[in-house]
Amino acid sequence: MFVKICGLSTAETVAAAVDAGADAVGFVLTRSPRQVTPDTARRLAAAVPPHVLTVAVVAGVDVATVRELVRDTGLRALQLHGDYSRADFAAVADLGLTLVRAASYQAPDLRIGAYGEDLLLVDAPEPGSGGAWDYALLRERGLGEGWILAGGLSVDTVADAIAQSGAGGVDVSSGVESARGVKSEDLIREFVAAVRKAG
Ligand SMILES: O=C(O)c1ccccc1N[C@@H]1O[C@H](COP(=O)(O)O)[C@@H](O)[C@H]1O
Repeated sequence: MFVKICGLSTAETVAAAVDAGADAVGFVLTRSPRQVTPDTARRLAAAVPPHVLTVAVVAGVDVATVRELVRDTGLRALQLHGDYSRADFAAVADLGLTLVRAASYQAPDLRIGAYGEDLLLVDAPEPGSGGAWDYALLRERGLGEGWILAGGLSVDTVADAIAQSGAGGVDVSSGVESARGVKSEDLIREFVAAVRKAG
């Protein structure tokens, strides 16, 4: 089970995620309580071992800005939230990054690869809000295991969410915070352990 810890902004919490066994760590480069500068993302990502995927998370900016934001970070994946079109995905394909399309569970085209993405992340309508949704809704949609579940997950809910949804991975931000935008090393460790225990 793939597990990503998102919205990291300190060396200590990045280390906690890596040491706990996370498969990916995310850095939010656009407006958010977790926003970091490209320079900070580059510095934090430099300490991440190669087996852990480093992900640039962006929302609400045009493709030219996306390209500028990720340019010198060294991050290896790009997670696009919002109204990005197939043409937008095509316009970042040459960056050579793993492309993650983040979409609301209510969106049309919930099919992995529909926009040329490598991974499909299915989220609540408002990303990073900590809002949960009915995780069982997509089980009948036949998305397979190659999609990642996000939106309001926590240490207490993630095992049930995995069982209900059939997702092959999970992504968390708010649920591993002690206050909005402040990651907790303990909660990061507990979250990854809960995912591993769930299978
Ligand atoms: O975390 C943010 O602030 C954020 C900002 C802009 C785009 C995405 C963001 N986070 C992503 O939101 C989901 C779910 O987060 P949560 O666990 O419900 O807080 C996750 O994919 C984050 O990568």
